[in-house]
Amino acid sequence: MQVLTPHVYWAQRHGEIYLRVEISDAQSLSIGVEENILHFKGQGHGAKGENEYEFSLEFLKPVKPEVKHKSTQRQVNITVKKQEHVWWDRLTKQEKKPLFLAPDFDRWLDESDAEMELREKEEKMNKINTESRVRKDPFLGLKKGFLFMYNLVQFLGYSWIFVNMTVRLFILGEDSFYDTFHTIAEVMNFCQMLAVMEIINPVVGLVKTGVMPAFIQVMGRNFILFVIFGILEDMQYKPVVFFVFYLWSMIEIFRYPFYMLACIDTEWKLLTWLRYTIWIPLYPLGVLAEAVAVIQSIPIFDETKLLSIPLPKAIGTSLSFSYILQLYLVIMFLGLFINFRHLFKQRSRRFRTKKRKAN
Ligand SMILES: CCCCCCCCCCCCC[C@@H](O)CC(=O)SCCNC(=O)CCNC(=O)[C@H](O)C(C)(C)COP(=O)(O)OP(=O)(O)OC[C@H]1O[C@@H](n2cnc3c(N)ncnc32)[C@H](O)[C@@H]1OP(=O)(O)O
Repeated sequence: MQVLTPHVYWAQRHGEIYLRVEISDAQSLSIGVEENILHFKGQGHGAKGENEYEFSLEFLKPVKPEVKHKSTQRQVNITVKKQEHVWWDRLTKQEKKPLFLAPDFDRWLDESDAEMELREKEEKMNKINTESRVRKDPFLGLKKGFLFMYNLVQFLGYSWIFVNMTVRLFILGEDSFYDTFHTIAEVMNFCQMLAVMEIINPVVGLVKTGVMPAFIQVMGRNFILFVIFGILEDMQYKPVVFFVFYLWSMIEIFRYPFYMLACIDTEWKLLTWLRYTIWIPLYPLGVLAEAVAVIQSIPIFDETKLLSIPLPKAIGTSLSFSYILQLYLVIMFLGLFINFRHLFKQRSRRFRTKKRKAN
């Protein structure tokens, strides 16, 4: 039996090559890619009647070795995946087009149309994913709405704190250090009491993150705010209050808008970068400022005996709270290590995911 060449029609997309081989009732098909060359062999009814047909094509650029093919009554459809999602100027390595090869005008798109088709496919996939997410969780809208409002309130609170402290710093200079607590504490107390929600959110599944980092963060801050500053009036006039409050607010004016955008599936690259980068200097500085506050409060707790722990008469009168504070200083730096590592992981995950999406 003569070995003949069939009519072959081709089209491309950014990621695939489509070939349509005009052989009807094809049998004994042998189709494969070796060293970037497609080899085709098969029996059937083609341009020269019932015969064995074969052809080879060396592709212009690297393709994946796996070949998908499907025979119908009238033809054999072959799909080959490109190694790189790029547009090719032609199909074959050789410049001169083989005589048996022609464009498949049923599937032919030029580069811009193919890009548009790709975008439409991606939008359709995103829509399906969003719909399936909503179908999976009918309360998703309510949860996102609640989180959005929570973040908005925190953003407004911390923005007020940051702007208020900045304006007072410019107007009063160092004098603003001494009455920061009495100017800011009400709003700070409100924001930090509300921040307890950030321990509950991961527990009830409102956000996908660890409970421990949030517990350390919120409880660590509230210990400083409500115990060290809140109970000791002598601490409320110290400049360390200014530095602690300012360092806390500097991250929150970026973190909460970042979360607000996340609630509406939106992202601003600069805000993401700020949210996952400025904590690097701010976190150690914040813990350092808090440690200074704890150390400054120790002699006051010794003197006032506030929160001292009464001891049985046999042992002595009472255990000064300053011993607890000395232990707390160690816990603070453990908490700093845990949360620093957690935030570093979050940062790497976020920027690694973005890099993967960009490729
Ligand atoms: C008396 C008891 C004492 C207990 C021990 C105390 C030890 C004390 C140790 C030190 C205390 C803390 C000191 C602290 O005050 C120092 C400072 O704050 S200094 C200023 C700088 N600070 C910071 O930068 C920290 C800011 N805070 C945080 O980043 C978070 O609180 C933290 C828990 C540390 C990390 O947040 P999270 O784990 O949530 O990571 P992500 O932000 O990446 O979020 C993960 C995903 O969840 C989504 N998410 C989270 N929250 C929300 C929200 N409110 N709304 C919507 N979405 C949210 C987020 O979008 C991420 O989603 P995805 O994974 O899809 O990207």
